[in-house]
Amino acid sequence: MATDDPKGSVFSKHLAATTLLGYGIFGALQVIYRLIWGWKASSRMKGLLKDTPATKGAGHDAPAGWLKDLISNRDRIHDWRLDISQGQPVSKNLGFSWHPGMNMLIVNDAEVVRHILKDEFNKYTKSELRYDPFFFYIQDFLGDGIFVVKHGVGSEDRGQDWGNMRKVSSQIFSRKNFNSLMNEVFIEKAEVLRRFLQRSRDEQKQVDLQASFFNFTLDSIMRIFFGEESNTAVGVPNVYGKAFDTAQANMRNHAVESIAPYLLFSTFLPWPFGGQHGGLARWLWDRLSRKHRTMKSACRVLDREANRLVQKCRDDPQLPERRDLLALFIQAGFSADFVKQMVLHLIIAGRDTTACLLSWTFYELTRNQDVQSRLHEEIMQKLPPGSKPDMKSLSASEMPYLNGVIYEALRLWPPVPFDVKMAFEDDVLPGGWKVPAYTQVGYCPYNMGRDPQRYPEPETFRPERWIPFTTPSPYEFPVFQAGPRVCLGMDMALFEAKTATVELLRHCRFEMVQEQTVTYGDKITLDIKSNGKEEFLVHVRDW
Ligand code: HEM
Repeated sequence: MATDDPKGSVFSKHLAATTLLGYGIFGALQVIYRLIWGWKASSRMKGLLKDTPATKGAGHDAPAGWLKDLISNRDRIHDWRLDISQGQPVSKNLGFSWHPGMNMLIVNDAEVVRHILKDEFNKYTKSELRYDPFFFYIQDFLGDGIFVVKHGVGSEDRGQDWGNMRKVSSQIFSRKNFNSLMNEVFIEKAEVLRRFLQRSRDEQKQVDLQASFFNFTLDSIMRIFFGEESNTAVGVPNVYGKAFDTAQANMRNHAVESIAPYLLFSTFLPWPFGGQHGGLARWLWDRLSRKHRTMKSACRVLDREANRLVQKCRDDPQLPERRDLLALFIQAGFSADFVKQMVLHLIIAGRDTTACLLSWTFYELTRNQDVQSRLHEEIMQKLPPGSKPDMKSLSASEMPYLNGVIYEALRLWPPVPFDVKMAFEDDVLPGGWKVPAYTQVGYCPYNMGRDPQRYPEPETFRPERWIPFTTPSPYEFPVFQAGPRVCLGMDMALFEAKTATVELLRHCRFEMVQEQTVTYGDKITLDIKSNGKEEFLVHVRDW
């Protein structure tokens, strides 16, 4: 029987209209509030930053000017940043006025680097997610862990979590047995890579040396961290490694595409459709993105694989004798979730960075054949084929030229060329530059390594600059960051890069394949792009 209740239907329509109107007013008030708050915050910010010079370039005192410039320089982003900020200890790029996290200071000065990384360490930390769309996706990929966790006034626990993670990881890094495992693994994996390269030489095939180094660092890290055999250097696919690469690449591409939508959702859409973190609109945006879905499905593979490896390790009757990182964490009683996350963070921190260092080192060796020959001589004298390198025999005092080559590659091609912190309180930098809370402050190892005052003829690759060797101040040379959060894997990375360089060069000589236009990619880590592709092609020759 049909119910015909005109009063009820009028009432429902009235209710719906009132709800809609109420929500419309609520939404409009939210957006107005955000714009007023944003305008006030931005006026305050602009006032505090009025004496700080803008980056050098026409129209750079407003976002449209430098953004236009940035877009036309996106293929040479680090050189662009160098051009527009060189000679200025601190420069500003003011972003969209309503969004505090879009304002950035670019730092090229050692004293200022020391200030943000050490003296006022507690004020500067990883970005606030709601103000940094890119960092939001890094966390989406990695979850919490040492690489993304905040410290200082920006963190709810004042950095306790970070402190604990750091303590645990550094104990593991300093263990004697772990160091000896590294030695064994790097030598073995470098030999595998060298044999692979020799086969290419015999078959007169060109090789993508950068891909080889990414495989070498993955294979090494899989054994050191998981105790798991991986042989990507000779073409055997590795499930964890493949999922890791897929997740990382898709995260980055999706994050870049999401910056503008995020700003719109978080500003102009009312809760729950927008607002902080982009609300439902962002949720939908992510679900509709093929890149985001691919990233999430790769993350599930990573999780499944990590669960398998953790279980395998727990069930291993040899567990008490094992020395890989996973086994050391499990022996120490850490939970499976903690261990899985920690290992993932250590891989992201340590794998690509070292592969980039090796790629640029060999890029410079192929461009500077005289340097390659001189390094070969030192290697043949000190560590001829058959001898085993170790920490001591690879040290700067034993092999000064090798050390000079590696430091020169780090200077010109720092694997992390630009690193950003967010200020969580107002501050004043040395030199009197003001920093309003929530400004991004980025220091530039790429720029600092090319400062002609510090390194005459900075573009020239000259290992002799580092002989005799004095460890550079980490504030002047912040390639591994500096202060309490300095890179934990610096010794491991230098040792790994030196071991591989020695093993390859004592058997092979390298020549760049001609007609390559080499530049760098746009990842967080500085990899090589050749003719628009992420690769570096070489011929392997005999000496
Ligand atoms: C040439 C190679 C490397 C370079 C240039 C490098 C550089 C850096 C930089 C710049 C940071 C600071 C990142 C940030 O907080 O924004 C960092 C942090 C870190 N690195 Fe490295 N790294 C290298 C290799 C490694 C290796 C092999 C490991 C070992 C797994 C490692 C482990 C870490 C860890 C755990 C952190 C976080 C420290 C913390 O936040 O307390 N790194 N590294």
